[in-house]
Amino acid sequence: MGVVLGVKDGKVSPTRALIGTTTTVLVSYWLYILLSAIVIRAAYKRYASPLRKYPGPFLASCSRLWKVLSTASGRTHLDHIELHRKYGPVVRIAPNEVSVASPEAARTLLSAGKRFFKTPFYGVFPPPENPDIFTETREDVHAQKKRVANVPYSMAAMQQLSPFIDDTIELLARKIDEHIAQQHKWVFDLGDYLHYFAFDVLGEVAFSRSFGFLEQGRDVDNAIKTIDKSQTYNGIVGQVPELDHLLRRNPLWQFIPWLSTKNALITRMALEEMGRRQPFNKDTAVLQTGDARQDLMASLILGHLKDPERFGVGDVFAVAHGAIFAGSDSTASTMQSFFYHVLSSPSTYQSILHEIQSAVSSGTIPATGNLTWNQAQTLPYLQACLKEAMRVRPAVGLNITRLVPPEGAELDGHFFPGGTSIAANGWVLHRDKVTFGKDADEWRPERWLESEEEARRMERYMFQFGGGSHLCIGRNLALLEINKVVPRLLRDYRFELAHPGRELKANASFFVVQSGLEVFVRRA
Ligand code: HEM
Repeated sequence: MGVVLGVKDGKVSPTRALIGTTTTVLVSYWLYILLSAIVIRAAYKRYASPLRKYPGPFLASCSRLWKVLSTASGRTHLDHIELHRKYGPVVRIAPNEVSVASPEAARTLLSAGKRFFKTPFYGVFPPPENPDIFTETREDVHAQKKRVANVPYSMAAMQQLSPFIDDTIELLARKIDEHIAQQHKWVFDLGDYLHYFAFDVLGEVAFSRSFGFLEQGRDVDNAIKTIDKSQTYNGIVGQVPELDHLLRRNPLWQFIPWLSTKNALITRMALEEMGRRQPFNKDTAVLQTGDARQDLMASLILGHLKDPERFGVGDVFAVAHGAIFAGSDSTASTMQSFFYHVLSSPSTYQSILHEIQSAVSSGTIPATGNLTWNQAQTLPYLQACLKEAMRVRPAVGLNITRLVPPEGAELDGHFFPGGTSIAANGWVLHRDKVTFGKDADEWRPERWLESEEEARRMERYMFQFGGGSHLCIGRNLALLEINKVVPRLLRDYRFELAHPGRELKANASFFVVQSGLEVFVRRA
């Protein structure tokens, strides 16, 4: 005789009755149950955490949604300034994350050897299968790769690449001259042209090839837009990195062509150059670059040939390709901020022109053609303006975030348990009044010239290039090209903002991508 499960002598067993009742309750009240679970989880995150004592937006204390929304707004750098003004030096910006405003805390956070490692945020930046120097979160692997990649980025190596930069400056000057010759009263988008310039320099430096942005005076193949879209994705999804597995790392993603960067101009060119120089050996690496100038890819191939175990073929591609992503918007944004502030302040513009004209008269800098790095260093006011631009509008707008080592750590008098994420935002750090003075919110390049000792002290708390073992690898290149192009433009042209008083449009994806730097231009 068969026994129906849970039914004995015609009676329903208590277990079965319980299952039945539970199912009925779950089905009838699933929405309430779900909402209660969310509320209980959020309350747990908010109150059970050792970070509960730190103030911040309510939403941030119980969910990462605040970070996602702030990043998606493109104004997270400004949000962080407001947050710290409202809540103080340590603000809770996610259940397990605080943002610190103190430059001293940021110095410790970024110091090499303090074992604050990169968070999974960086793992979202492509390519996940072969991380580059920026995206590699394993510190030991990162150190190995950086040892090889550092060589071609030294200032001495960069100076060798000066001819590439000089050619690109000539092209930019030709384009401005063409504009002046055609319709000098028309508005010239200096911001766009500086953007094209930064990209073309990187094409030349990395692959000995120009991307053609300056030549064509436009974003060829929407390459810049594609990069910016990809960075927007990285910035937002990086706040909840697990989501990347459902999105870009999902095999279905490749079927959404407008989201993929695989066919982007820059990636295509990098792949072509890799192909052209394979199989790798000393001759194919350097000689095929045309005039035997050793570009970045050639140096990386030579690094790979010396130590193929530690620096594989994939690393050559990842580092050369990553340089375009890391070095273009960042350098362009820095130059745009510089011109925006200089042209917005008549006294600054007058002083800088006076310095340049005096340097030409005294023969310290040439009256025509390009300047060298050393010549640009003889212009203290220009250097002060550059530092001030990187202080008030650093090119990285998102937080630089690190994990507290397992044993926990103290930062600026606060103890944080192991695994806590600590965020530092350059826009906040560079407005610290104790470090930069009561007028830290203002543009005042003179602050860098008042006392050498003070300037050295402030310099220690500048984070525009990050710090420690993750200090920007491309800073020498960026500074070299900026120091060459900026004084040349100021010497040879006179600019006037087309919309004085109008703010630049700024969208922080990882870098602060800016637009709206429109000027009237004439020859000096
Ligand atoms: C003015 C221009 C630039 C600015 C403001 C800038 C800023 C930064 C910052 C703040 C970091 C640290 C990010 C972090 O730790 O999360 C960084 C890292 C990096 N930058 Fe730059 N950068 C610039 C130009 C460049 C250029 C031209 C290149 C390459 C050609 C480059 C390549 C890199 C790489 C590979 C890293 C990762 C370094 C590491 O983690 O060891 N950057 N940059």
